[in-house]
Amino acid sequence: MKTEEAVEKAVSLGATHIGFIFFEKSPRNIEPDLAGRIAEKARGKAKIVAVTVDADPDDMDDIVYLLKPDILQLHGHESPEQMLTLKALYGLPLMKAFSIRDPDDLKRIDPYIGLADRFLFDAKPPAGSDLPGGNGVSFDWRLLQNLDASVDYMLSGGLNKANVAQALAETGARGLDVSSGVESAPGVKDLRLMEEFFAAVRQANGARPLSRSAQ
Ligand SMILES: O=C(O)c1ccccc1NCC(=O)[C@H](O)[C@H](O)COP(=O)(O)O
Repeated sequence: MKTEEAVEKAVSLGATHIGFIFFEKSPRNIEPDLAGRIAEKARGKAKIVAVTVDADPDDMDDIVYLLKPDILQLHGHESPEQMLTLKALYGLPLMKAFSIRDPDDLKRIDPYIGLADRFLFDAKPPAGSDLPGGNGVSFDWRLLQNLDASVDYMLSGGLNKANVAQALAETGARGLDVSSGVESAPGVKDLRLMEEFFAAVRQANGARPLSRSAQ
């Protein structure tokens, strides 16, 4: 999220998590002080998520100090040891992202079980992309069907109003994370697309309780 308007819309639609991207190459990159101000529109109503990629310790300090996130999303190659350090430093829940293409990719989560409070499964970036996330591409969701049911995760990667019902049917995911699918251009959230996405999720879920995020 980069604007108050988008945050307010997501909260009003029932988003449970609001993400802020701290990655310079991203069209969604936001300065921590601005993110902190915008996040006030969501504080106490949705979890505020700081999305970082192998962040430099000083940058992470600034982000935590200025944004005051509820959750740190780690979207790089953060090691289990680094996760322990982050946990000790900030005492925040950690969501560790993994990019998935093949069954073996899911084995990489093993050393993180018990360290990550939640996982986020995303697609691998397409060739030529500078972004580890936010590429608007999906992976084969059926790969998650063999995952141990105790693994708590959010599903992300290329979700949109047209495919979210299928994603839910194939995975039973308890959390969804959408970005490009609710944008009119990279980094520009579209309020109408947000409405349509949430409507599609509600329709697919029926009475099932929702847990979603938007970044
Ligand atoms: O969204 C970005 O620009 C981004 C950049 C660097 C690291 C992570 C990033 N996004 C993280 C997310 O959790 C996205 O919401 C997720 O990858 C889904 O994106 P999309 O496929 O565009 O829906």
